[in-house]
Amino acid sequence: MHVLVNAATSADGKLSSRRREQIAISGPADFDRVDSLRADSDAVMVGIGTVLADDPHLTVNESTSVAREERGDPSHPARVVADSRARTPSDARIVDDAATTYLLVSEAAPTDRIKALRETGAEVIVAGEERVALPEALSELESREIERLMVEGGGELIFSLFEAGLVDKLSVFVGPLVIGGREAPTLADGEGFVDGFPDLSLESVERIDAGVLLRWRVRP
Ligand SMILES: NC(=O)C1=CN([C@@H]2O[C@H](COP(=O)(O)OP(=O)(O)OC[C@H]3O[C@@H](n4cnc5c(N)ncnc54)[C@H](OP(=O)(O)O)[C@@H]3O)[C@@H](O)[C@H]2O)C=CC1
Ligand SMILES: Nc1nc(O)c(N)c(N[C@@H]2O[C@H](COP(=O)(O)O)[C@@H](O)[C@H]2O)n1
Repeated sequence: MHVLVNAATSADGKLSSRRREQIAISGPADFDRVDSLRADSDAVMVGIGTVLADDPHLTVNESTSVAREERGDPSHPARVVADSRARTPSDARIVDDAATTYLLVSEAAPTDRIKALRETGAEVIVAGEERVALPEALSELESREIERLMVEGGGELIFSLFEAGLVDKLSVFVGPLVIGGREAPTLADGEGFVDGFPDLSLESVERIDAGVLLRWRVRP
């Protein structure tokens, strides 16, 4: 599986404010680029923190969806949520019928929540005891023919993917604003590294909208 992490940060590296409300950091051209990345992916993944904060849909635009259908792909990529305790609300946009949704949960997820989420039509995949075991969960996705996985965030999930050595590429749009706040989410949160920092190789730098797009490859 190929894993691409794509996110937008403020100039000071924040994904959002301390209120964890969605902030449009990208401009129109960058959002178009994100649409293309989604279109070229088999699935788009977020953590439950992002679902609860943003209620994202993670679909592609109408014209992009038509292009996917013309090449024989589903209208939209599948959606994936890392959600150890099955906290995804049953009325969340991510479990509507626009696209296939995989909910990655752990063995600690309450059975009534799993049942409720299965009733939305989502497929629940159990991996890990307390928290979603990402290597195992991604292998399960791969067995469902998900080869190109795009991860949009948030910072907790992105950190864990780096920690598990599962990220191949990282693209970050850095927008023209400062958000600040020690409690505001950053690109990679979690416990943080103290050594063994993931080693990146810069592939390109491009001006987009009023910001800059950095594309990195993760060295094995
Ligand atoms: N600017 C941008 O590009 C983006 C911004 N955002 C912003 O980011 C914020 C949300 O980020 P954040 O709070 O970090 O939440 P995340 O979306 O990263 O979700 C984190 C949660 O995922 C669950 N999870 C399950 N398994 C794992 C695992 N193995 N490793 C890590 N997490 C796991 C955990 O909850 P549990 O234990 O219950 O499973 C964890 O708390 C919002 O403010 C949102 O607006 C989000 C995406 C993109
Ligand atoms: N690339 C990017 N730029 C920003 O400025 C953003 N705020 C985000 N947020 C991500 O997009 C999700 C919303 O997707 P839908 O429009 O609902 O499909 C949001 O949840 C973040 O993951 N991304």
